[in-house]
Amino acid sequence: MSSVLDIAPLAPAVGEVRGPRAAAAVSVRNVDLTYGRGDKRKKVLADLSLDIADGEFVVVLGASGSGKTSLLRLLAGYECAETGSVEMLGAAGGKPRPEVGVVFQHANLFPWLTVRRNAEFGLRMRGAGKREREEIAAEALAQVGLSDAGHQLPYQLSGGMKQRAAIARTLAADPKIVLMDEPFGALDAITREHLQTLVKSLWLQKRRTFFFITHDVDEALYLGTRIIVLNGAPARIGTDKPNPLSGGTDSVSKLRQHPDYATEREYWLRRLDRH
Ligand SMILES: Nc1ncnc2c1ncn2[C@@H]1O[C@H](COP(=O)(O)OP(=O)(O)OP(=O)(O)O)[C@@H](O)[C@H]1O
Repeated sequence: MSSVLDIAPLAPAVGEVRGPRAAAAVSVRNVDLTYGRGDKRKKVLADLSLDIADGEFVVVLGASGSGKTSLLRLLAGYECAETGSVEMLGAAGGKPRPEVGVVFQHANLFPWLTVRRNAEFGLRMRGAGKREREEIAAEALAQVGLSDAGHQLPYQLSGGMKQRAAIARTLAADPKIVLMDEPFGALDAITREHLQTLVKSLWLQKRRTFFFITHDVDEALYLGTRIIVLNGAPARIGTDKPNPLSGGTDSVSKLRQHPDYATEREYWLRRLDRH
């Protein structure tokens, strides 16, 4: 039985040269993504290529409407590229798959299921037995600090608890790639910082591949091993660099005391300003 606490091999450190056999978790090649037809046709992504190696934590920044969610939806298999190709874990993309977990800004928990049942959902879909489901869901809920809330229904939870439950549901399904679309965007500053620390510690434990969208440069500098900015309309990848501040900080507040923090922050804010 797989465990949510298994420790996976370490991802290459930032800046480390990857060998030719480094596994590509995500491979996007020359993709165009267009919405609508006729007069309403709108190209959102143009000739976009992106490789993400196994175990990277990629944070995506970009102005509102720049195409971040569209790119995430493409990776999740909710949208299909008009041209070009998407490969997830070496297989053709284009459809949702259990190895790819998604967490949105608003935790879309099943309102009629308890927190525990929500956490068990992916396992149930996979055909896991009752005992396995219960054990893995309990472990996932413990990881996000919700052991005592398993019996509650989503409407009884605070916003932060809902996001924790959504993260637990994703973790319990043990995805190899986790896609997160502004998961903390609607939370207060303190809850947000707790959850940022939680996500970072989960990544450090398991080194799954993360693709994480945010508007918050501090969040990007705290979480990402690599930061990407989408610019232009249709969007392209304007900047794509390793994050030199990755590692070594245990909260966003501590990160702000780093001697290079102000320079890095300014750098990314300027990149965001390019349309
Ligand atoms: N289903 C859709 N049909 C038509 N246009 C869409 C659809 N979804 C998104 N768009 C358009 O595509 C563009 C990119 O939207 P997208 O949500 O990907 O941007 P974003 O960078 O995630 O924005 P935000 O930061 O505000 O969430 C926007 O102009 C949006 O209006």
